[in-house]
Amino acid sequence: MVVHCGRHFILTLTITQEPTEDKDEDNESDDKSGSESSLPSATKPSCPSSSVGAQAGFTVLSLVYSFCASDFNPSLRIFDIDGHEKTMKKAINVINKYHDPIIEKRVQQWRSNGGVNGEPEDILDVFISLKDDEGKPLLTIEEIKAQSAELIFEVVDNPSNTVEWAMAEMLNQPDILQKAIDELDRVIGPHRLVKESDFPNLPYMRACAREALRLHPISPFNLPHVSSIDSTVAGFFIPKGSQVLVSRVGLSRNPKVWEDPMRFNPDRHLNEKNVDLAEPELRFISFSIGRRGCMGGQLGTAMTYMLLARVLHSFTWSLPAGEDSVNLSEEESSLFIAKPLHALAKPRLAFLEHL
Ligand code: HEM
Repeated sequence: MVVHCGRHFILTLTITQEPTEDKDEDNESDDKSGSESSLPSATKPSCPSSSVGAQAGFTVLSLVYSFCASDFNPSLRIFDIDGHEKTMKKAINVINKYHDPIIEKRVQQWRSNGGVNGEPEDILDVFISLKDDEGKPLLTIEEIKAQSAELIFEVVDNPSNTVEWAMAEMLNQPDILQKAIDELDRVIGPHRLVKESDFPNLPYMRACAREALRLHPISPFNLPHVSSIDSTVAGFFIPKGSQVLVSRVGLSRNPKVWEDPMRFNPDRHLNEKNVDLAEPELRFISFSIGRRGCMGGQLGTAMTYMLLARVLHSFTWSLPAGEDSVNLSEEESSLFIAKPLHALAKPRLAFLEHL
């Protein structure tokens, strides 16, 4: 069974000891993909179950983080030299095709009830029901659509990328893997699954997640920002209106800040006051800070911890036959792991065996 999470296959769960063959599933996905062939193949996740809409989302994400000449010289934009604008518009149209009817139907439901549709049950209800000071809808339907799409782009990849890298690094360092499993066994035991309330008691698991996020951020740079006033940072003058790109790897792999920075070493975080994914001192960028910082830090942290803790606690992990280590190379054009992680998982909690 192949479990997809984010952009890559993250786990090959082999319930028997034999590795499963995912070739057929890959083919199946190609068959199902239909119109996705219009998207650049380099941006397609190798995922059997991903929909055309999800693939368009990954296209958008890859372009957000990629180098684009007109970001640096806006007068070039009309030429669309790298073709990004065209590809982006195409991908956004695909996404809108899936999202718009859902959003429009929900707005219609709220409006047909005179603006009252009971208690908001999800984030879409919240967007629709927000009111300004005069009691009118705060967001237009176009703004709701944009907010909904942005939320999906922001959420989709960070936790899975972090956990995929954490697992890859830990499989290459069995002592670390074992230490995390020992902690989980000590705190949770064999008779139940990890719960959110366990996180405070799992500092080593949290340190593993934090270390993966430090060493393997999802993108080399933070999202572009524009300086709203003249400012001076570390002696460098940044005029108002400059586009500012902060290097995530420049911070997180800086040998002046991190000893032996390229080594995956969760222990380095155990002396922190609180081992967490958030990094308010910006020694690396996890959620960034300030007005444009991530609004989903707590949820993203919980998603990451839960995913990592449960895969570690619920399964015994090993490498596929014939492999003695995970290839930790990054993709040439991004920081994703170049060869999606495949590992074998054998259920280890007896009470789950009937599932
Ligand atoms: C481990 C998980 C996550 C990580 C590492 C992460 C990281 C980030 C980073 C680095 C930024 C850019 C901040 C900046 O531009 O300075 C960001 C922005 C954002 N994130 Fe997250 N994020 C995660 C999960 C989430 C979740 C779960 C949500 C929503 C529920 C979310 C919603 C957003 C939004 C809406 C923005 C844009 C904020 C803005 O531009 O004003 N993120 N995130």
